[in-house]
Amino acid sequence: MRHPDAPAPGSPLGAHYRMCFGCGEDQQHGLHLKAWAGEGVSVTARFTVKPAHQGAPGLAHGGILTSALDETLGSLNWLMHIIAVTGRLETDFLLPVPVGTELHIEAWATAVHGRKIYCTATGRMGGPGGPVAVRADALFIEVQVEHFIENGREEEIHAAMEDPDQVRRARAFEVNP
Ligand SMILES: CCCCCCCC(=O)SCCNC(=O)CCNC(=O)[C@H](O)C(C)(C)COP(=O)(O)OP(=O)(O)OC[C@H]1O[C@@H](n2cnc3c(N)ncnc32)[C@H](O)[C@@H]1OP(=O)(O)O
Repeated sequence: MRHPDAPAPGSPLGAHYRMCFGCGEDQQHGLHLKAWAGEGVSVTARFTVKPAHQGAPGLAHGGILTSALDETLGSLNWLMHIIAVTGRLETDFLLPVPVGTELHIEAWATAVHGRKIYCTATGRMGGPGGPVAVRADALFIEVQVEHFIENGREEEIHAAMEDPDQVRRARAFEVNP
């Protein structure tokens, strides 16, 4: 269920953590993926494949494409106001994706059962109506904030918790502000 306080459809979601490999603006090695809330429990995202993301010459590394799908799927939890982590992620690679491609990703939740959130995503090349190059099915598992606090390296946990921005502090762990 979409949470009543979820951002309105069309709103940019912004980075949930500035050092996140998927969306963090201060993560120089990251994907710098941008995501927007969709209708219901759905999200759209965009990510441009850069030279640093190559696997074969001129082509995106499959793991990078999976990361972009994982990041977008993870954003669905923000719309439900649930803290969850990826338990399982299965990716189909349908087309090779050249460097320079803008990948248009759409992700949506399909079912929730207990702590398990089932979701799916597609990545299209060049535009929202472009050919599907990758798709993934995932299972996220709801966790408590302790999952991060007890397992993350202490220096990053402290830095995130000391962030004076309340929303940024909460979203670093995807906890409702
Ligand atoms: C905006 C945010 C963007 C973030 C995007 C990126 C998201 C990520 O990449 S998160 C990082 C990657 N993921 C992780 O590090 C998770 C590591 N794994 C773990 O910590 C644990 O295995 C965890 C928390 C997932 C599950 O452990 P635990 O809490 O003990 O749950 P557990 O009781 O074993 O399982 C709960 C249910 O999920 C099921 N389940 C757990 N893992 C899996 C799995 N891999 N496959 C299938 N089912 C699973 C169990 O069968 C169980 O089902 P049921 O309730 O029907 O019996």
